[in-house]
Amino acid sequence: MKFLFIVNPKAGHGKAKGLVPLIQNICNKKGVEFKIEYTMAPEHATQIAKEGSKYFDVVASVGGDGTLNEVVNGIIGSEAALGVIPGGTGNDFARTIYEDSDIEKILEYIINGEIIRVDLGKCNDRFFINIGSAGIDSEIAHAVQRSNKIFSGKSAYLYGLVKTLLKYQGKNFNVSIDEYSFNAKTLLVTASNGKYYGGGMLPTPEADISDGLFDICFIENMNKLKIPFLLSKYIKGEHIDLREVSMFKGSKLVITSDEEFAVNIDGEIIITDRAEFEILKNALNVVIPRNS
Ligand SMILES: Nc1ncnc2c1ncn2[C@@H]1O[C@H](COP(=O)(O)OP(=O)(O)OP(=O)(O)O)[C@@H](O)[C@H]1O
Repeated sequence: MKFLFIVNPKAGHGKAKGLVPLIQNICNKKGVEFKIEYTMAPEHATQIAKEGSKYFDVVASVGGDGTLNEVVNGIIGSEAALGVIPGGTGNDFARTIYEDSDIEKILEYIINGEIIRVDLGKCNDRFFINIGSAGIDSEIAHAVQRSNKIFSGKSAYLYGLVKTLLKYQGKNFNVSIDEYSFNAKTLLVTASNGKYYGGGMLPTPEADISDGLFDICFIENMNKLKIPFLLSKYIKGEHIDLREVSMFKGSKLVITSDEEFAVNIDGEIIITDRAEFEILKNALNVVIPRNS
């Protein structure tokens, strides 16, 4: 087996880059053939992964969810298996597949692990492995991205968060889940393959990456004063019995609106008035820990 490690030197404020000596040590100790490549700019990981998937059996992302998404978009359609090494700040997909966050153990899993086929999500023309969503969470992420151009770090985050919370009135969405469709003022809706997003929040605790279905969490708009209570539950995956929350499973989710809205696809924001999410069953090989 030949391994390619794609390292984003910016991910996790340098955390991913810091893992390189450990990767080299473990690979040398195990006597496996490997190569390390660094990303030079956004989207570069997709290019490296696409080329690498022709020659390597395992193409591993060493970074956060953004790097992972780029690697997935590069290896899709090939036989190469994805390896996931959490080196970002959030690492939400890694939480779904590993019980352990010990990087040495994760590297051993990748070298000795089992390869299974997992589902992927597609939103319009973009593939994702973890979660797509629209509503207040995506509007906040979009506002933070824009305010990053004015402020930096935490102030950008707080500015984006507060501005969106004050302004948010609920989105008038038409939501179709397979054959079922409804109009609703929406707080948020997710199309989940993985369980976690946003740095460990648990919108869809029952999501399964190989059941051929999205877990869909729909939350209708609510009084703003209730949002902190909802959030305290949502973080832990304890929101599913609340009155405003409906959980579904489905293979297709279409969200349309008269106005453009933000869609978050594995942390990347697109702006559209129609988001078509589709599950692609068994679309990708992934290395997972043996016997899990
Ligand atoms: N050399 C580079 N210089 C600047 N940005 C890069 C470079 N290589 C990759 N990127 C970009 O860095 C972004 C952030 O990467 P990533 O999401 O993996 O890390 P993170 O934000 O620290 O972690 P997480 O998403 O898990 O919170 C990605 O969108 C990627 O396109």
